Amino acid sequence: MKELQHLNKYFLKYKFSLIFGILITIASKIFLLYTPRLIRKSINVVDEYRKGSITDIQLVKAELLENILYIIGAALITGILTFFMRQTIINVSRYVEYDLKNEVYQQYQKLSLNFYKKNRTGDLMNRISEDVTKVRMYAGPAIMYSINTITLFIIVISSMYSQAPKLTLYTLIPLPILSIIVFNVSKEIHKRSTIVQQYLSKLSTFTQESFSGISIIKAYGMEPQTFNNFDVLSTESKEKQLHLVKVQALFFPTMILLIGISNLIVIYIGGQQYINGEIKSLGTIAEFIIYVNMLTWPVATVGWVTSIIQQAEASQKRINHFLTIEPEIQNKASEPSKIQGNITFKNVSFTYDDTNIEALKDVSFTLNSGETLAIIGKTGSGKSTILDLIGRLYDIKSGELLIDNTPIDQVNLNSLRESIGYVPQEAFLFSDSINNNIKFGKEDATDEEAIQAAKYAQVHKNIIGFTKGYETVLGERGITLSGGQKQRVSIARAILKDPQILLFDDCLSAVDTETEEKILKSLNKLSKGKTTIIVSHRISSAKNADKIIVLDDGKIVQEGTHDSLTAQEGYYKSLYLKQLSKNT
Ligand SMILES: Nc1ncnc2c1ncn2[C@@H]1O[C@H](COP(=O)(O)OP(=O)(O)OP(=O)(O)O)[C@@H](O)[C@H]1O
Repeated sequence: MKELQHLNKYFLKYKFSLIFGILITIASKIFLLYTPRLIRKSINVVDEYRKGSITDIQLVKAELLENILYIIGAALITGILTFFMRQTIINVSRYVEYDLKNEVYQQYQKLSLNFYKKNRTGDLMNRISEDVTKVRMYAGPAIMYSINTITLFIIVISSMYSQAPKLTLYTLIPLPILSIIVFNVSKEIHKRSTIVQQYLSKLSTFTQESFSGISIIKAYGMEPQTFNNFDVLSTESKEKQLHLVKVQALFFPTMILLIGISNLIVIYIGGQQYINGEIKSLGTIAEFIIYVNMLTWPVATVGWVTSIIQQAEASQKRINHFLTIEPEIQNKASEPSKIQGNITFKNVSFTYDDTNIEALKDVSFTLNSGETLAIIGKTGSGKSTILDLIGRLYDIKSGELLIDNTPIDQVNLNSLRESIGYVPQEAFLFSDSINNNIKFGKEDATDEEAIQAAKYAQVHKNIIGFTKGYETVLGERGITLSGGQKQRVSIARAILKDPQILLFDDCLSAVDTETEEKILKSLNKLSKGKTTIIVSHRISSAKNADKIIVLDDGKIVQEGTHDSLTAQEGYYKSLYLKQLSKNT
């Protein structure tokens, strides 16, 4: 229960609903008890009439009618109270589920990229969905059924004991056995359903991947093999399901058997006691049979609830593990910073923790606000890493990275990220309209502003060519757009944000040189006064920059302007000549 203490703050938050729910539960159980009592009284009055102690049939009828009305009344009140019991306690569990999901999601957002590399997406999803659902079962049903059982036990057993103590003891004997059986069956059900869940998630991952890669599957004619793999997986999944159903099927017969045994005990022992005169009225036996049936479900829930609590504890432990992780990237400056856009790298070296690859080695350069820097270099030379460090997706351990002459970790993180417009190498578009995708970084922008940004990014004409124009909804990962169109929508998104620092990571690679030229022209105009970094493999994207650096294996090997770099031997000049000869 240690892990579940995390939920206490939520129980405290919803204490009034919870207390109200508990009071209602107790009240509903009190009303529930009226029925067996009234049934006892009814049977007794009929028995008295049969024995001749009461001779007036009208008196019997009146008593029976009165009892029936009371039974209906008690049932109605119990029904209404049960409705409110669920409305309060189960609602509280839904609120707790909502709060916990939000808490986990917020924590996810604070965690760094390293965290996402170390944990699989499926695992992250499970904690926010399945684990939270299991915890909800503790916050709602487990608490509700526990209160239910405790209340019912106290009321019913004291009522039974006051009437026939010996019969009460005999009647209760099978109930703990029932509880133990239910506990073990629930545990087994849980074990088997976890395996079923694992297979379901394997199946969904497999199908999701094959739908995403459908064009590759078709192009390589791999449909039969893919189907075979699917068939193997789904056959295994079916077998696990059948394995689960077998033990689930045991649950109710076991319960019915044990209720039957309890009923037999009541009839047998109760009958003997009635004959011996230990029990005064026949109605008591009927009343006990109702009690036994009333107690069966709550007793069964003791086993069930124990298993729910165990599962919730395990789930909360997994959730707590994530919640207690300290985000690697901490915002140390609480006051917002005004970002001018001066960027300085001083002897920065950077090694990725997981791969141990030293992506940057002693990199130094200065970029003043309003200047444009182009970074050229072979693949894997560390170009994207420079951009990631400027966005503070990772913290550096060696050297200094200054933004407006302040160490980057002393700059307010939100201000820094708000002042950056980043266009990644692989454009990521959400399954939403093109309009909303462009407005992603500036949700309050007008449609006209979005259109203007699309015009600058040279994608407006493509968009208005779609039947639904800007309202065209993009499929999963924007599959309805071509690579070049995706890149340009992504550029429009950064332009619309109108940030102080623009970072373009090889984002014109899928665009033809003519369109590239037009986009660069617009960017030239738009980036006046803004600090811009363009990472590229093409000289055409770099040539107009104020500064150009050439990276090789994490080191700056050349530095200068287009003119100075074409005037000296080196990677830049050879790339320039190669690309020049290709274009002519
Ligand atoms: N997230 C990461 N985790 C671990 N290693 C990484 C990560 N990103 C990049 N690397 C490694 O760091 C080195 C530099 O990568 P980077 O992406 O900065 O190069 P790049 O010059 O942008 O390459 P490209 O032109 O292919 O995009 C590479 O060897 C790469 O494998």
